[in-house]
Amino acid sequence: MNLQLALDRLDEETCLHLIEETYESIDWIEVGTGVIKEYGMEIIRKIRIAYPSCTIVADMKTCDAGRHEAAQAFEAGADITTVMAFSADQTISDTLKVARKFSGRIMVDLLGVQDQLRIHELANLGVDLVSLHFGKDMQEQGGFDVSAFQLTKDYPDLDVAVAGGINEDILSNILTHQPDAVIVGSAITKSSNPKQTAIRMKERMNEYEADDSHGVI
Ligand SMILES: O=C([C@H](O)CO)[C@H](O)[C@H](O)COP(=O)(O)O
Repeated sequence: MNLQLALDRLDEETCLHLIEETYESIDWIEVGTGVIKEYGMEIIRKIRIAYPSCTIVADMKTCDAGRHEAAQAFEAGADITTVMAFSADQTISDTLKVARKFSGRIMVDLLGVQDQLRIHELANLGVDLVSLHFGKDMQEQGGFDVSAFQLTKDYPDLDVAVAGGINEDILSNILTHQPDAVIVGSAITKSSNPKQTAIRMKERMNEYEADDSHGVI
């Protein structure tokens, strides 16, 4: 199970500082959409040079011109780039093709998806990684609802990441659904001690995985 640190609404210096602080606890570094809009592909290149062996997720949130945007992210050094689930099937297929060329992966962001039919279609297109995403603005009306896992439960071959206001209080609840990646932004980046928060969250994930009393779901 991977802990993905989402770097959102931060300046470059803070992003680099937070990576340095949390590097030993996080598995995947997400360069957030707003950060990419601010600094472009350059910040992905910088992180790649500074951390040659880390997994970088470019949260491009691509919804059109998929071939071009996926290539931009991979050429800059990303290992994974995100594409919105509502994109045309052609966009999804094009990005998957580019990902194969770069030996990268596409994470399809399920923001707004409520119908399992779309999951079925995505799986048929060859998607193997999705994110259940409770959006930042939606968080003003409530917290992440674990019933979201219903959407992907019939697709055991899909790797599932989960995002949206995940913090230490709800982590245990999230873990019972055994996601492949837990995406955490503000709970770490806005913490008074990001390093310790990341350490505690990763420890909880490791403990959950090491405890084999819960079966595979
Ligand atoms: O994708 C995200 C959001 O849409 C802002 O771009 C965040 O990375 C994701 O929601 C995780 O951040 P937190 O909700 O702050 O944990």
